[in-house]
Amino acid sequence: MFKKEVLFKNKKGLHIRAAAMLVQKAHEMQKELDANIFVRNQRGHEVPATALMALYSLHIKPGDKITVLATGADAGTALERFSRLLEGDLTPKDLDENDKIDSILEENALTSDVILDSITDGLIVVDADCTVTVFNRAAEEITGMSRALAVGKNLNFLLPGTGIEKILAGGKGEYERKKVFNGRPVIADLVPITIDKKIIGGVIIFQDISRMERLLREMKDFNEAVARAEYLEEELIRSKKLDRAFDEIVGRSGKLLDALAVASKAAATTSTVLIRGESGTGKELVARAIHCASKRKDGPFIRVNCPAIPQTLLESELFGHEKGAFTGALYQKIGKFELANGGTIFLDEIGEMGKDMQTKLLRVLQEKEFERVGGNQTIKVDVRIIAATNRNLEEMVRKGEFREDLYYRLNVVPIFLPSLRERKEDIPLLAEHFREKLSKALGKNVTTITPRAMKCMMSYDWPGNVRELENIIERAINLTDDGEIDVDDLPSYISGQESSDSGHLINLSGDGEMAPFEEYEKEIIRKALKKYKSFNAAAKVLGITHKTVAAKARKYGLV
Ligand SMILES: Nc1ncnc2c1ncn2[C@@H]1O[C@H](COP(=O)(O)OP(=O)(O)OP(=O)(O)O)[C@@H](O)[C@H]1O
Repeated sequence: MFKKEVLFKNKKGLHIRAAAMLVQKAHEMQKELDANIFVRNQRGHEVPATALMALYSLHIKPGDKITVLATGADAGTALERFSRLLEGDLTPKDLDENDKIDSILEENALTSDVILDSITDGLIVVDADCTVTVFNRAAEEITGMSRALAVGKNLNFLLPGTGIEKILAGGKGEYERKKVFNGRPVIADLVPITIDKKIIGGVIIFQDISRMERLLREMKDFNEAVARAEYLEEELIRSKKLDRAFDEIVGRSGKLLDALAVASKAAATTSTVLIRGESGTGKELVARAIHCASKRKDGPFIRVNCPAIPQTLLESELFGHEKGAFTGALYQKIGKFELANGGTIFLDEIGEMGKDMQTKLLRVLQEKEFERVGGNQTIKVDVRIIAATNRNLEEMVRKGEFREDLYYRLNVVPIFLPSLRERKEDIPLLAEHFREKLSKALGKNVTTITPRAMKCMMSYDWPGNVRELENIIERAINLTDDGEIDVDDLPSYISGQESSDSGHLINLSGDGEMAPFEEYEKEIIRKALKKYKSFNAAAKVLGITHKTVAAKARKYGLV
């Protein structure tokens, strides 16, 4: 490495044309002498002699001592020649030299334009007066303004709100500031350009963030949608977390859990509930659970089985009567509504209630008050009403058999309990539940239900629903003597096996043991309907009215 100190004499300092001339000469010498030349200013900044902007930015002034350095094959000659050049007046000798300087400058300008335009960030350069000197292609795209329009204009008029004037005045840069340029959101760095601590201009480098903002907005929408979905899922799980009062209700099928979720929610309110479902699906069980899960749990739960009470007595049963209100009314009687005060009244099989009573019930629902039969004192009660039916109330309303206004008053929270054949997956759970519960209650140690027996139960349709299943398990526990329930312990219509005494009604249980009366009754009605096809024909043979046949058939879920 060769090194030499020279005195820079050019009166105008190292201006851009002088620098271009040095660059052009350095190129020639390097080529000819196979060397590399460098220039170092007084402050120790060293740059290649062929880099125009770098050389220019050394800001060499007249009288500055500068160092020339050279390496390569003929570094000594290169050093000597270049040093002499620097000490000279740096003016072009002829037109040819002038042309070469021009082309260096043009080439350099073109190169910087190409570089600036290939940057994807917007770039605006202003001078100390805030006049735009550079406006690259990305700046054109982001601001929607053309370079031709921008260059030479004051940036504060062109793009108000950039904040560049503060930078020009204060000299401190600002970084990653969110701004709006001509309606477009951008993130901008504002940097002053200083030479010898003097601000000679400023640069704004900025990126369009409208796409990012849109993505963020979409993300936010998406996140909100996810949050909403999570919330709903949580709600669903929460709603399926039932009060302990529902523990007694066995079953995991979706349909049952959905019904219980509604019931559980209804328990938290005082709304009237209407439980729908075939006979034996657990309507009373659910009504009790709603009561027990409600704030009224310490109050009474009063059940009224509407069809079991003759219609003539139902009014006094519900509302009570005064002494002497009718023949046989020897004492004052408190009705079920009064008894249920502060608690819940469960009106089972409401579809069987006569129209007169429906009207009276409607008044209680509307006004929460009534009079005892034969009395004139108005009694106010605070009673929550839960009604249940296995009848098609809508059809009854259409036929004029059930008051429409009462229907709407009752149907505030409808709960539909599925039949057992709609939730067959619950049969094993229920069967095991009843085996355990009933064998304990009956003092028998029945520990298993054989897979064969379970299979038979799974294939049966259970018209009498859970109640029928419960009865069948009870019966089987009574029949078995080896601690397990097998197909032989099931009735033949479930096991598919003809019992040895088939044809003899009394031997339903197959071993001469008697069964509960209702089972005989159900079997008789089932057989009669199967054989005679109509209520009338069956009733004639059985010697009872067709109404009774119809009522029993409904009771046992045979229609
Ligand atoms: N999911 C269940 N889990 C456990 N036991 C049940 C279930 N469903 C019903 N039961 C039992 O089945 C029997 C019949 O239930 P419940 O009396 O509540 O039915 P229901 O629908 O009110 O019948 P009906 O319409 O004939 O009055 C009861 O012994 C009840 O305990």
